Amino acid sequence: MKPASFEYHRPQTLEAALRLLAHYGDKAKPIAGGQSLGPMLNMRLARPEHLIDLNDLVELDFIRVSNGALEIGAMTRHQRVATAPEVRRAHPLLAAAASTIGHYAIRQRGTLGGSLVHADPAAQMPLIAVLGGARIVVCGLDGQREIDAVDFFRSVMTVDVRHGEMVTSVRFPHLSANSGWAFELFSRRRGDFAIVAAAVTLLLTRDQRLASLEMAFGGVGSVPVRLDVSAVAEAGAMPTEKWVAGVSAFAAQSISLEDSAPIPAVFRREVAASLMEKALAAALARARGETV
Ligand SMILES: Cc1cc2nc3c(=O)[nH]c(=O)nc-3n(C[C@H](O)[C@H](O)[C@H](O)COP(=O)(O)OP(=O)(O)OC[C@H]3O[C@@H](n4cnc5c(N)ncnc54)[C@H](O)[C@@H]3O)c2cc1C
Repeated sequence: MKPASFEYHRPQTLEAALRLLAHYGDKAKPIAGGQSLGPMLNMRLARPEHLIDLNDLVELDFIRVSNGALEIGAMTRHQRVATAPEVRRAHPLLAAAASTIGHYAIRQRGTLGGSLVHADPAAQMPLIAVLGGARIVVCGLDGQREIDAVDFFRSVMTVDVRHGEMVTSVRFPHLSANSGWAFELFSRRRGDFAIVAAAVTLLLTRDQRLASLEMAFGGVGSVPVRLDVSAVAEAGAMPTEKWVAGVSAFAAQSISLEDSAPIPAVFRREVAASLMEKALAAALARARGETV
Protein backbone atom coordinates (compact mmCIF):
# COMPACT_ATOMS: atom_id res chain seq x y z
CA MET A 1 0.00 0.00 0.00
CA LYS A 2 1.08 3.60 -0.50
CA PRO A 3 0.60 6.49 1.96
CA ALA A 4 -2.29 8.91 1.66
CA SER A 5 -1.07 12.17 0.13
CA PHE A 6 0.65 14.70 2.39
CA GLU A 7 2.61 17.91 2.07
CA TYR A 8 6.30 17.42 2.81
CA HIS A 9 8.30 20.02 4.81
CA ARG A 10 12.03 19.94 5.50
CA PRO A 11 12.85 22.63 8.10
CA GLN A 12 16.50 23.57 8.60
CA THR A 13 16.28 24.63 12.25
CA LEU A 14 14.49 23.49 15.39
CA GLU A 15 12.63 26.80 15.53
CA ALA A 16 11.38 26.37 11.95
CA ALA A 17 10.22 22.82 12.77
CA LEU A 18 8.37 24.05 15.87
CA ARG A 19 6.70 26.82 13.87
CA LEU A 20 5.44 24.28 11.32
CA LEU A 21 4.19 21.98 14.09
CA ALA A 22 2.45 24.86 15.86
CA HIS A 23 0.91 26.10 12.60
CA TYR A 24 -0.48 22.76 11.40
CA GLY A 25 -1.39 21.34 14.87
CA ASP A 26 -2.93 17.87 14.78
CA LYS A 27 -2.68 17.76 10.96
CA ALA A 28 1.14 17.51 11.19
CA LYS A 29 3.54 14.76 12.25
CA PRO A 30 7.32 14.86 12.57
CA ILE A 31 9.27 12.09 10.84
CA ALA A 32 12.71 11.14 12.17
CA GLY A 33 14.23 7.79 11.08
CA GLY A 34 10.92 6.72 9.53
CA GLN A 35 11.46 3.14 10.74
CA SER A 36 8.10 3.06 12.53
CA LEU A 37 6.22 5.94 10.92
CA GLY A 38 7.14 4.81 7.37
CA PRO A 39 5.27 1.49 7.67
CA MET A 40 2.39 3.22 9.47
CA LEU A 41 2.04 5.70 6.58
CA ASN A 42 2.19 2.89 4.04
CA MET A 43 -0.52 0.96 5.87
CA ARG A 44 -2.49 4.20 6.31
CA LEU A 45 -2.52 3.74 10.08
CA ALA A 46 -1.21 7.32 10.17
CA ARG A 47 -2.53 9.92 7.69
CA PRO A 48 -0.92 13.28 8.51
CA GLU A 49 -1.66 16.06 6.04
CA HIS A 50 1.77 17.57 6.73
CA LEU A 51 4.96 15.60 7.30
CA ILE A 52 7.74 17.55 9.03
CA ASP A 53 11.08 15.89 8.25
CA LEU A 54 13.55 16.37 11.13
CA ASN A 55 16.59 14.98 9.31
CA ASP A 56 18.29 18.35 8.72
CA LEU A 57 18.14 19.29 12.41
CA VAL A 58 21.80 18.56 13.15
CA GLU A 59 21.41 20.44 16.44
CA LEU A 60 19.38 17.45 17.73
CA ASP A 61 22.10 14.90 16.89
CA PHE A 62 24.50 15.03 19.85
CA ILE A 63 25.85 13.18 22.87
CA ARG A 64 26.99 15.30 25.85
CA VAL A 65 28.36 14.18 29.18
CA SER A 66 28.06 16.67 32.04
CA ASN A 67 27.19 16.99 35.74
CA GLY A 68 26.42 13.34 36.32
CA ALA A 69 24.09 13.12 33.31
CA LEU A 70 24.41 11.85 29.79
CA GLU A 71 22.32 14.01 27.46
CA ILE A 72 21.48 12.60 24.04
CA GLY A 73 19.76 14.54 21.24
CA ALA A 74 16.47 13.22 19.89
CA MET A 75 17.87 12.76 16.35
CA THR A 76 20.79 10.58 17.52
CA ARG A 77 20.63 7.22 15.71
CA HIS A 78 20.47 3.96 17.64
CA GLN A 79 23.77 2.80 16.14
CA ARG A 80 25.58 5.86 17.48
CA VAL A 81 24.06 5.33 20.95
CA ALA A 82 25.19 1.70 20.81
CA THR A 83 28.78 2.43 19.84
CA ALA A 84 29.75 5.91 21.13
CA PRO A 85 32.61 5.58 23.66
CA GLU A 86 31.07 8.25 25.92
CA VAL A 87 27.79 6.27 26.15
CA ARG A 88 29.66 3.03 26.78
CA ARG A 89 31.56 4.71 29.63
CA ALA A 90 28.73 6.70 31.23
CA HIS A 91 25.87 4.26 30.63
CA PRO A 92 27.02 0.86 29.33
CA LEU A 93 23.52 -0.57 29.86
CA LEU A 94 22.04 1.98 27.43
CA ALA A 95 24.70 1.17 24.81
CA ALA A 96 24.16 -2.58 25.23
CA ALA A 97 20.38 -2.29 24.92
CA ALA A 98 20.64 -0.01 21.84
CA SER A 99 22.87 -2.58 20.13
CA THR A 100 20.00 -5.12 20.24
CA ILE A 101 17.43 -2.91 18.43
CA GLY A 102 16.26 -4.52 15.19
CA HIS A 103 19.00 -4.96 12.61
CA TYR A 104 21.99 -2.84 11.60
CA ALA A 105 20.08 -0.98 8.85
CA ILE A 106 17.27 -0.08 11.28
CA ARG A 107 19.76 1.11 13.90
CA GLN A 108 21.43 3.33 11.28
CA ARG A 109 18.18 5.22 10.64
CA GLY A 110 16.04 4.89 13.79
CA THR A 111 16.48 7.62 16.41
CA LEU A 112 16.29 7.85 20.18
CA GLY A 113 13.51 10.48 20.02
CA GLY A 114 11.50 8.47 17.50
CA SER A 115 11.72 5.34 19.60
CA LEU A 116 10.54 7.13 22.75
CA VAL A 117 7.62 8.85 21.03
CA HIS A 118 6.60 5.71 19.14
CA ALA A 119 6.51 4.04 22.61
CA ASP A 120 6.21 0.41 21.66
CA PRO A 121 5.78 -1.36 25.04
CA ALA A 122 8.51 -3.88 24.15
CA ALA A 123 11.06 -1.36 22.84
CA GLN A 124 14.51 -1.08 24.39
CA MET A 125 14.90 2.71 24.81
CA PRO A 126 11.67 3.32 26.77
CA LEU A 127 12.61 0.45 29.13
CA ILE A 128 16.09 1.82 29.87
CA ALA A 129 14.70 5.35 30.25
CA VAL A 130 12.16 4.17 32.84
CA LEU A 131 14.62 1.94 34.72
CA GLY A 132 17.30 4.62 34.98
CA GLY A 133 15.08 7.59 35.89
CA ALA A 134 15.77 9.43 32.62
CA ARG A 135 14.22 12.83 31.99
CA ILE A 136 12.78 13.61 28.60
CA VAL A 137 13.11 17.16 27.27
CA VAL A 138 10.15 18.31 25.19
CA CYS A 139 10.13 21.66 23.36
CA GLY A 140 7.42 23.89 21.91
CA LEU A 141 7.39 27.51 20.79
CA ASP A 142 6.42 28.55 24.34
CA GLY A 143 9.43 26.86 25.93
CA GLN A 144 10.56 23.47 27.17
CA ARG A 145 9.33 20.89 29.66
CA GLU A 146 11.33 18.11 31.32
CA ILE A 147 9.33 14.98 32.05
CA ASP A 148 10.26 11.94 34.16
CA ALA A 149 10.29 8.87 31.93
CA VAL A 150 7.79 7.09 34.24
CA ASP A 151 5.29 9.90 33.59
CA PHE A 152 6.15 10.32 29.91
CA PHE A 153 4.80 6.90 28.83
CA ARG A 154 1.00 6.96 29.21
CA SER A 155 -0.12 3.84 27.34
CA VAL A 156 0.62 1.82 24.20
CA MET A 157 2.11 4.31 21.71
CA THR A 158 0.83 7.23 23.79
CA VAL A 159 3.19 9.72 25.42
CA ASP A 160 3.13 13.13 27.06
CA VAL A 161 3.91 15.20 23.95
CA ARG A 162 1.31 17.82 22.97
CA HIS A 163 0.49 19.15 19.51
CA GLY A 164 3.15 21.68 18.54
CA GLU A 165 5.79 20.00 20.74
CA MET A 166 8.76 17.78 19.95
CA VAL A 167 11.17 15.69 21.96
CA THR A 168 14.56 17.40 21.70
CA SER A 169 16.77 15.36 24.04
CA VAL A 170 16.91 12.83 26.86
CA ARG A 171 18.94 13.10 30.09
CA PHE A 172 20.07 9.78 31.52
CA PRO A 173 21.70 9.86 34.98
CA HIS A 174 25.15 8.17 34.79
CA LEU A 175 25.53 4.65 36.01
CA SER A 176 28.23 4.69 38.68
CA ALA A 177 31.46 3.02 37.58
CA ASN A 178 31.03 0.06 39.97
CA SER A 179 27.37 -0.60 39.06
CA GLY A 180 26.30 -4.04 38.01
CA TRP A 181 23.93 -3.94 35.04
CA ALA A 182 22.32 -6.25 32.50
CA PHE A 183 19.78 -6.26 29.70
CA GLU A 184 18.14 -9.46 28.45
CA LEU A 185 15.44 -10.00 25.85
CA PHE A 186 13.50 -12.88 24.40
CA SER A 187 12.28 -12.65 20.79
CA ARG A 188 11.19 -15.14 18.16
CA ARG A 189 14.08 -14.33 15.84
CA ARG A 190 17.20 -12.21 16.25
CA GLY A 191 16.30 -8.59 15.39
CA ASP A 192 12.57 -8.97 16.11
CA PHE A 193 10.88 -6.85 18.75
CA ALA A 194 11.19 -8.47 22.19
CA ILE A 195 8.34 -10.58 23.49
CA VAL A 196 9.66 -9.77 26.97
CA ALA A 197 12.75 -7.78 27.99
CA ALA A 198 14.33 -7.35 31.43
CA ALA A 199 16.84 -4.79 32.69
CA VAL A 200 18.68 -4.52 36.01
CA THR A 201 21.09 -2.15 37.73
CA LEU A 202 22.52 -2.77 41.18
CA LEU A 203 25.27 -1.75 43.57
CA LEU A 204 27.14 -3.88 46.09
CA THR A 205 28.85 -2.77 49.29
CA ARG A 206 32.56 -3.44 49.79
CA ASP A 207 31.73 -6.71 51.57
CA GLN A 208 29.61 -7.76 48.56
CA ARG A 209 26.20 -7.18 50.11
CA LEU A 210 23.36 -5.52 48.27
CA ALA A 211 23.41 -1.71 48.44
CA SER A 212 20.71 -0.92 45.86
CA LEU A 213 18.68 -2.63 43.15
CA GLU A 214 16.50 -1.44 40.26
CA MET A 215 14.60 -3.84 37.99
CA ALA A 216 12.25 -3.28 35.06
CA PHE A 217 10.41 -5.28 32.41
CA GLY A 218 9.37 -4.40 28.88
CA GLY A 219 6.70 -6.24 26.89
CA VAL A 220 4.58 -7.09 29.94
CA GLY A 221 2.08 -4.23 29.85
CA SER A 222 1.14 -1.11 27.97
CA VAL A 223 4.26 0.76 29.17
CA PRO A 224 7.63 -0.37 30.60
CA VAL A 225 7.22 -1.50 34.22
CA ARG A 226 9.71 -0.48 36.91
CA LEU A 227 9.30 -2.82 39.88
CA ASP A 228 8.96 -1.94 43.52
CA VAL A 229 11.62 -4.22 44.98
CA SER A 230 11.47 -3.03 48.58
CA ALA A 231 9.66 -6.18 49.72
CA VAL A 232 12.39 -8.57 48.53
CA ALA A 233 15.61 -6.72 48.10
CA GLU A 234 16.59 -5.26 51.45
CA ALA A 235 19.86 -3.37 51.52
CA GLY A 236 22.44 -5.58 53.28
CA ALA A 237 21.12 -8.84 51.84
CA MET A 238 23.77 -11.30 50.62
CA PRO A 239 22.92 -11.96 46.94
CA THR A 240 23.41 -15.69 46.67
CA GLU A 241 22.10 -17.93 43.88
CA LYS A 242 19.05 -18.69 46.03
CA TRP A 243 18.46 -14.95 46.47
CA VAL A 244 18.65 -14.45 42.69
CA ALA A 245 16.08 -17.22 42.10
CA GLY A 246 13.76 -15.80 44.79
CA VAL A 247 13.95 -12.20 43.59
CA SER A 248 13.37 -13.11 39.93
CA ALA A 249 10.37 -15.30 40.84
CA PHE A 250 8.99 -12.41 42.90
CA ALA A 251 9.59 -9.98 40.03
CA ALA A 252 7.71 -12.15 37.54
CA GLN A 253 4.83 -12.71 39.99
CA SER A 254 4.49 -9.02 40.75
CA ILE A 255 3.58 -7.97 37.20
CA SER A 256 -0.05 -8.10 36.11
CA LEU A 257 -0.45 -9.80 32.76
CA GLU A 258 -3.40 -10.42 30.52
CA ASP A 259 -3.67 -13.17 27.94
CA SER A 260 -2.96 -11.74 24.54
CA ALA A 261 -3.12 -13.97 21.49
CA PRO A 262 -0.87 -15.62 20.45
CA ILE A 263 1.17 -15.38 23.66
CA PRO A 264 -0.58 -16.58 26.83
CA ALA A 265 0.18 -14.75 30.10
CA VAL A 266 1.55 -17.91 31.71
CA PHE A 267 4.24 -18.18 29.03
CA ARG A 268 5.12 -14.47 29.25
CA ARG A 269 5.47 -14.78 33.05
CA GLU A 270 7.79 -17.78 32.77
CA VAL A 271 9.93 -15.94 30.24
CA ALA A 272 9.99 -12.87 32.51
CA ALA A 273 11.22 -14.95 35.49
CA SER A 274 13.92 -16.63 33.47
CA LEU A 275 15.14 -13.39 31.83
CA MET A 276 15.25 -11.63 35.20
CA GLU A 277 17.23 -14.50 36.73
CA LYS A 278 19.76 -14.25 33.89
CA ALA A 279 19.92 -10.46 34.15
CA LEU A 280 20.41 -10.49 37.95
CA ALA A 281 23.21 -13.06 37.68
CA ALA A 282 24.97 -11.04 34.95
CA ALA A 283 24.58 -7.75 36.86
CA LEU A 284 25.99 -9.33 40.03
CA ALA A 285 28.94 -10.75 38.09
CA ARG A 286 29.71 -7.29 36.64
CA ALA A 287 29.43 -5.64 40.07
CA ARG A 288 31.92 -8.22 41.40
CA GLY A 289 34.32 -7.41 38.57
CA GLU A 290 33.88 -10.79 36.89
CA THR A 291 33.83 -11.16 33.11
CA VAL A 292 30.33 -11.62 31.67
C1 LIG B 1 11.93 -4.53 11.04
C2 LIG B 1 11.99 -3.59 12.22
C3 LIG B 1 12.43 -4.07 13.44
C4 LIG B 1 12.50 -3.23 14.54
N1 LIG B 1 12.91 -3.75 15.72
C5 LIG B 1 12.95 -2.95 16.81
C6 LIG B 1 13.38 -3.46 18.07
O1 LIG B 1 13.76 -4.62 18.22
N2 LIG B 1 13.36 -2.62 19.12
C7 LIG B 1 12.96 -1.30 19.01
O2 LIG B 1 12.95 -0.58 20.01
N3 LIG B 1 12.57 -0.80 17.83
C8 LIG B 1 12.56 -1.58 16.73
N4 LIG B 1 12.15 -1.06 15.54
C9 LIG B 1 11.71 0.36 15.49
C10 LIG B 1 12.90 1.30 15.39
O3 LIG B 1 13.65 1.28 16.57
C11 LIG B 1 12.45 2.73 15.14
O4 LIG B 1 13.59 3.40 14.79
C12 LIG B 1 11.82 3.51 16.27
O5 LIG B 1 10.74 2.87 16.85
C13 LIG B 1 11.27 4.85 15.77
O6 LIG B 1 12.32 5.70 15.52
P1 LIG B 1 12.37 6.54 14.19
O7 LIG B 1 13.46 7.54 14.38
O8 LIG B 1 12.46 5.64 13.04
O9 LIG B 1 10.97 7.32 14.27
P2 LIG B 1 9.86 7.55 13.15
O10 LIG B 1 9.43 6.25 12.60
O11 LIG B 1 10.31 8.59 12.20
O12 LIG B 1 8.72 8.17 14.08
C14 LIG B 1 8.06 7.40 15.04
C15 LIG B 1 7.06 8.29 15.79
O13 LIG B 1 7.75 9.26 16.56
C16 LIG B 1 7.38 10.59 16.17
N5 LIG B 1 8.63 11.36 16.30
C17 LIG B 1 9.84 11.05 15.80
N6 LIG B 1 10.78 11.88 16.28
C18 LIG B 1 10.13 12.75 17.10
C19 LIG B 1 10.55 13.84 17.92
N7 LIG B 1 11.84 14.21 18.03
N8 LIG B 1 9.63 14.49 18.65
C20 LIG B 1 8.32 14.14 18.58
N9 LIG B 1 7.86 13.10 17.83
C21 LIG B 1 8.76 12.42 17.11
C22 LIG B 1 6.82 10.47 14.78
O14 LIG B 1 5.91 11.50 14.49
C23 LIG B 1 6.16 9.10 14.86
O15 LIG B 1 4.90 9.24 15.51
C24 LIG B 1 12.11 -1.86 14.41
C25 LIG B 1 11.69 -1.36 13.18
C26 LIG B 1 11.64 -2.21 12.08
C27 LIG B 1 11.19 -1.65 10.76
